[in-house]
Amino acid sequence: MTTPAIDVRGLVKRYGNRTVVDHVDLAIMPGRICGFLGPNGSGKTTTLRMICGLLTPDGGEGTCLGYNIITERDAVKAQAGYMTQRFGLYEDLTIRQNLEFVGRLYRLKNLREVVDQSLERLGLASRQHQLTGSLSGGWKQRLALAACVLHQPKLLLLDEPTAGVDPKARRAFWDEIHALAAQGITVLVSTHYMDEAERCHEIAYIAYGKLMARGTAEEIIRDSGLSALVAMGPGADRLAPELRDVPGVTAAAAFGTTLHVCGPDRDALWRAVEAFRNRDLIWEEAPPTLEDVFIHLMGQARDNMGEAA
Ligand SMILES: Nc1ncnc2c1ncn2[C@@H]1O[C@H](COP(=O)(O)OP(=O)(O)OP(=O)(O)O)[C@@H](O)[C@H]1O
Repeated sequence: MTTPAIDVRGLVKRYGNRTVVDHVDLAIMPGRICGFLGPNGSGKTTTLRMICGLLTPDGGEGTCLGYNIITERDAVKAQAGYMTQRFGLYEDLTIRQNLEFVGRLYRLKNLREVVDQSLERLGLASRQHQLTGSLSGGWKQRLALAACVLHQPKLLLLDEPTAGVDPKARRAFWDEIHALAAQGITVLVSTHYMDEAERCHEIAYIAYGKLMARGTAEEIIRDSGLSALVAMGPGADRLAPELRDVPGVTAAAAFGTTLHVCGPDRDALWRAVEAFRNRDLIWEEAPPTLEDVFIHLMGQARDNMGEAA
């Protein structure tokens, strides 16, 4: 049987009396792309940093690429690529100089050749002497990814790599991630974008430090047990604020001119919208979206926190 590329159990990180990562288990098989989702401040970056050996956990154990994440951190760091949330390359160096700089940090042999190949793959060979700061946001992120894979890591940990990048550039970035995974590289990538979550082989959802859901997008939707209704008709999209506070509704949001409402109990959901059905609207059942499920899970995590307090 193949060994997981990441296999951690019970990871804990505390800052003062706050537990920001709370007994997180995560196993990812080689070559898989796992999306890491969750609200701001839920512990994604902290978890990524513990997995790649940059941060010592306060509890838990496990391996990354077969190395112990606590006692063999240098080996993990040498074989993993970590792309930080903020652009980490030098804006006042050229594209080539940045790649060479990273290559030297990893003491790469055949540096010139490796950088040439990377520039070719990126499609930036003709612009290699351009200052990095002059690149668009999308190109900067693709360059950062190229720098991350220069030492041929077996695992990539990417922290919101496409934040603020336009859809076309995000698509190019994701095509590259899939190409890397097809070569056997494992990817754990944090994101807030639902379309990106759907491009992952599997998803881990964390809220307030706790892992709330794990599996493929379909599995997560199915396991949520949520029901959803869609309302169509004049003014449907404007009902969201009124419906959000009705018992039985966990989320209500406008999607274009339609309204999307969901809750954990199908009958309670129909009862919740009853008062809104005498208007000129058509209500239909629909499968919940991944976003519906995440909003629901976030609410659940908050409720659990309230009970624990
Ligand atoms: N060095 C630190 N000292 C104190 N608190 C910290 C430290 N690093 C992170 N935190 C806190 O830990 C929590 C988790 O942060 P983390 O950056 O892991 O979340 P995240 O899920 O990556 O968030 P985002 O989606 O906003 O990037 C946050 O409340 C953050 O303020």
